[in-house]
Amino acid sequence: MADLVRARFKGPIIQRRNQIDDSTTDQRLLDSRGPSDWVHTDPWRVLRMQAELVEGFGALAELGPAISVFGSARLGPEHPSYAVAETLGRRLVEEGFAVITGGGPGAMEAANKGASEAGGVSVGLGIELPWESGLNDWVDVGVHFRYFFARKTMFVKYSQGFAVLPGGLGTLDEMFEAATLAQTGKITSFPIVLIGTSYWQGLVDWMRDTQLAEGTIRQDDIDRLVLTDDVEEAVALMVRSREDESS
Ligand SMILES: CC(C)=CCNc1ncnc2c1ncn2[C@@H]1O[C@H](COP(=O)(O)O)[C@@H](O)[C@H]1O
Repeated sequence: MADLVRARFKGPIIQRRNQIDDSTTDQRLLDSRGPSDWVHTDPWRVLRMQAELVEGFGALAELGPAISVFGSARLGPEHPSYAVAETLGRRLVEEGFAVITGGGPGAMEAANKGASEAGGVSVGLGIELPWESGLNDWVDVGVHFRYFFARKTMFVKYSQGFAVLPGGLGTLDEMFEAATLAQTGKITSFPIVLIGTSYWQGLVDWMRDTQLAEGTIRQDDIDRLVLTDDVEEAVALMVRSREDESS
């Protein structure tokens, strides 16, 4: 029989002879203050991404029916769409929806204010940006994200429809993400309502006159976008979609 060979078990791994490493994983974790550049490596980032998804799912899993409201971070209370967003937030709550926004200023703040003042669930999914902006004061359930893609997953997963007020690149990004997910069948029964016809009509006209005319999209892709100036019409569409889903 061979001489007894010293062995060390490290989790599922066995080490022998000159492969034995005499420190334990715990020891290395607790003892060392070595270089810290590993926190900037991709494997570490993957864990942080996972953590964001886990935290987001944990915070929102029991939210109940919700609508995401998007719109400009830059249009404050002096702009007419602020009041529209506030009314929309309130009316959605009155119809039994939670309201989810990006948690920032402008239209997001207005929708959160309307929802919170109406006694509903006012959610803000904030994003870390190069400038500090934090969550607006009307967010009653807030989750702060490092990664846009993790945050965007939450908007889609935990709401039953998108209401889109006038906005810039961020708003377009969110609206077209939903439109693309609907086009590719990743989400179904998911109303996308553009509120503010004078603001949005030009975009929809361009989609029809250029994209549809050139054959890069289909008529269905345009028809999925509902344009209105009427908050009640937007809310009614969300309610109808929820009823269709539950029947
Ligand atoms: C004053 C300023 C620019 C603050 C930015 N602070 C923000 N905080 C949270 N979400 C944001 C912010 N800026 C953009 N977004 C995201 O992008 C959309 C608005 O971008 P935009 O203003 O349309 O392009 C929002 O629906 C939101 O989800």
